[in-house]
Amino acid sequence: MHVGQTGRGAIEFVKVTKRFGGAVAVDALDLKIPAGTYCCLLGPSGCGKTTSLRMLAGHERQSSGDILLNNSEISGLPPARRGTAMMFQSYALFPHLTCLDNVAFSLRMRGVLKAERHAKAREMLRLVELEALADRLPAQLSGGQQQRVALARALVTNPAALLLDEPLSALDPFLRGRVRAELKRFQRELGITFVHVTHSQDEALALADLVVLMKDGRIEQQGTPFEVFDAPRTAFAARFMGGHNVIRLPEGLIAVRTDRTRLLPPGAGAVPATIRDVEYTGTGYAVTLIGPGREEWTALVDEAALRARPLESGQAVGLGWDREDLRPLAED
Ligand SMILES: Nc1ncnc2c1ncn2[C@@H]1O[C@H](COP(=O)(O)OP(=O)(O)OP(=O)(O)O)[C@@H](O)[C@H]1O
Repeated sequence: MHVGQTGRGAIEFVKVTKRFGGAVAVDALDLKIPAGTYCCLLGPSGCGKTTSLRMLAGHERQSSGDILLNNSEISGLPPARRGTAMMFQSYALFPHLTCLDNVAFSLRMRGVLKAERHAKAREMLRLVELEALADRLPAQLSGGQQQRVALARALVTNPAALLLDEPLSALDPFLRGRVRAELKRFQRELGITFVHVTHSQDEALALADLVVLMKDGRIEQQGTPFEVFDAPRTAFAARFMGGHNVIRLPEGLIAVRTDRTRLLPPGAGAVPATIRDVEYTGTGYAVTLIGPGREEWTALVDEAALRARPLESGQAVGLGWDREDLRPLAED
């Protein structure tokens, strides 16, 4: 038993493997997600994050291993009896049903009486601040509103864990930011576990309490957003999380954050480079650099520094950093 959990929805994958024919999609996954955690499964296309989520939801059966929710093995249960609810990439609302009936749908399937399921659905619409639009059809809602109805529909069964598969990818950038903030707020208010699959590191950094970075069906690195971003363990993690330069030094491979990479006079610093471009970013400048082995690096430079020492493409520089900003990497 786990002790001292206050939120709901503790999840555990114990040596979970999924094979499709001869191919291994998820490879002996061991993962503990504490109750009440916002967890993002992050990684490139094909790394196994959706398959992991689908196994948790019960839409896919693992080849071996155990999946536990609140310390109970759930692998034998159908999706509707697991205590999980899934929200899909497309909102997939029923077009001919009102918002209220969309939200109440799964309760109808479970035989809940009309008065009770409508009362519960209204409560969920209140949570997502759409009570006033209860009688509208999905086509009469904006994309962001449809997304909130989909969320209310997933939450109406009172799940211990909400599973979200790329929930923001269909939204335009403005809405994406807004819905993202709402997801975080709902998760905090409900105190349940959210498991959110994304290939966007920004999304994971903004939302997660626990970032799980996957590669080839395995966990490459996990931790708080700060831990995973600030101290990548491998070149893959450094490159995927972004914001780092991966540099080979005689003593080994290292990462250093682009905002901690200093441009020094030629001959100074640890490695030589040539400036390729200087781009204005609004808050400063992004200087792209080419290393002696054609490596591409970036240094973020603020306006004052650029004014003090103008930089131009073609210019030779040295790259330096403070010792505490250097992150040694394990070889991939
Ligand atoms: N039903 C299936 N049959 C055969 N292979 C599958 C099936 N589903 C997934 N795979 C394979 O398993 C691997 C992991 O797929 P998965 O969908 O979990 O990756 P993902 O990280 O979610 O990728 P994406 O971001 O593209 O959705 C991939 O190589 C994929 O081709």
